[in-house]
Amino acid sequence: MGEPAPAPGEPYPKLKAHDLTRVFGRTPHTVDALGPLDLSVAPGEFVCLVGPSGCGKSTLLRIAAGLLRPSTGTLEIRTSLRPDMRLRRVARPAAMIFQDYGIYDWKTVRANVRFGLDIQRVPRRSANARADEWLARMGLSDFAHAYPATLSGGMRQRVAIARALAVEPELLLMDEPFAALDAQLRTILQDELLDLTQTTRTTTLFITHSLEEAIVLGDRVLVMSARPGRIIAEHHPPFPRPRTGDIRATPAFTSLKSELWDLLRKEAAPA
Ligand SMILES: Nc1ncnc2c1ncn2[C@@H]1O[C@H](COP(=O)(O)OP(=O)(O)OP(=O)(O)O)[C@@H](O)[C@H]1O
Repeated sequence: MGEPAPAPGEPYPKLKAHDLTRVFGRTPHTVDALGPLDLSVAPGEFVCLVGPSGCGKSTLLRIAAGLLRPSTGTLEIRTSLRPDMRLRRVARPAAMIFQDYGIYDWKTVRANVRFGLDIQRVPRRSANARADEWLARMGLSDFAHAYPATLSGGMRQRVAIARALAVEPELLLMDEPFAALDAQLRTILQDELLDLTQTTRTTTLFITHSLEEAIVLGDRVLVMSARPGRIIAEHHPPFPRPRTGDIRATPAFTSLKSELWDLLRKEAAPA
């Protein structure tokens, strides 16, 4: 039996998790890390996940990226392979960006951005052109031939974003990508990502500890419980798109932030 069709006018979700759980270790030393959790992300939606430390956020993202298997339940990503992509057997529905950049120090900036395209066997000339386009977009053109060690943290993270988006992923998975940056740079990159994802409409699942970041970026903010993480609340920041970082100064922003903080504080408190 196939999955039930969505209600009329509703798109099929890009990502769908059902009754998902993950347990680590072996009896009697097991850790219930996640779930049971249900989650549905619509095409083009930007969903932020916040939750206390250790509640299973990274575990969920790693399952979505195919890096980890669930213990029970399912997580499906609906791909829309284009005929030309199918020819090249593109099997890259999700691209992931980590806090520590995850870029290769021994490759030039341009080769890093081209990396996913090389794996997809995109011909060198068009891969270079696409990489250069992304480098220009991220303000990194002058550094195409530099090595990552010579870049600042913010520039390295821009390289990671360019590399992930250059493959036009079906789903972008971001695990606290700005956590290692100072507050000012973090705000700048949040605004850049806001701008980018509003243009590309890339479906994104974004983990953060920063409520401000979640409200600025998210169509939806999901709050997770303490471990094993389940979704205990869902908020739709009331800011129409396209939005800009100016929403940070509005009373609605402050009030949603304090509402979310109240929820999180209860979950983070020791039992
Ligand atoms: N490979 C593993 N083996 C054993 N336990 C693990 C493993 N990976 C994660 N865990 C445990 O699972 C739980 C959830 O971890 P996870 O990293 O998903 O949490 P998180 O919400 O991302 O945490 P943080 O916000 O601190 O980054 C934690 O208790 C962690 O210790």
